[in-house]
Amino acid sequence: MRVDIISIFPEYFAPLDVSLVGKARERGTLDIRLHQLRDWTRDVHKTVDDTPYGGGPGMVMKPEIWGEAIDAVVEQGRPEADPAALPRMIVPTPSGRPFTQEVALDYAKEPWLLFTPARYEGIDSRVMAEYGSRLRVDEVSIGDYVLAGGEAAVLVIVEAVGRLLPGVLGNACSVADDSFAPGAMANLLEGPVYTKPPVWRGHEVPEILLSGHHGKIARWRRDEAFRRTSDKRPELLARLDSDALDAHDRRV
Ligand SMILES: Nc1cc(-c2ccc3cc[nH]c3c2)n[nH]1
Repeated sequence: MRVDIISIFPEYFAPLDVSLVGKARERGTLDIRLHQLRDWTRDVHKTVDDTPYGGGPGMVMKPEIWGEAIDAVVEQGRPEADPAALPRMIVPTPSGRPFTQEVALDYAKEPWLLFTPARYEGIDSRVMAEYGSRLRVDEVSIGDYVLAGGEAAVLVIVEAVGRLLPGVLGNACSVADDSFAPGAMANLLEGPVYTKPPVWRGHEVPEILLSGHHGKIARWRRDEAFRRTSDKRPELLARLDSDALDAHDRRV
């Protein structure tokens, strides 16, 4: 997967050099390219923002700069094998559609993602209009709170998507067991996890996990996931299909 990120703070993405995403880059599973938006400015101050039409607080990011940057990055990034290829453009914003595990799975199928994290009060809306007619443009929110810019959201999205790519997670089962992953544990929060020692400061590991009885262990884990989901995120249980609910109810 090719990932292009255009930002006025490319140094914000240093964390993408470490851990799972960093290793995926070393292996070539992820090809992440960072671009400094100011490289497309033409004034001595490298200005990327201006006052908002209609007044109001803050500044808005200029459309011309973004337009030249996106055009250049799309042109540079086109694979020789497929000159018509275009990226899926992802714009983090508090007003976007929620970024969920389902959206992460959808993005993980894409060969090319282009992230355009904004700062200030956002990007002139004509940029989304311009590219919405040429690319698939997704405005996404990573949560109902307001950040100072889109870069942290890009880090979240790239990690959530990157870990889904083939070979990135050491144990392929981990993705299948994710909270919100399709399948038996779909839409359930992870249950508690334990490792050695069997007793730590008087806290014992649940006996069932030491039993070696895999069927009972799987059942215990699912029941714990149900209990935790019911306690912390009861609204998620409404998403469960009736089979899953019946299967749980039959046991309790
Ligand atoms: N989910 C979420 C996204 C954002 C966000 C995204 C871009 C910008 C640009 C300036 N402030 C921003 C905030 N906040 N919260």
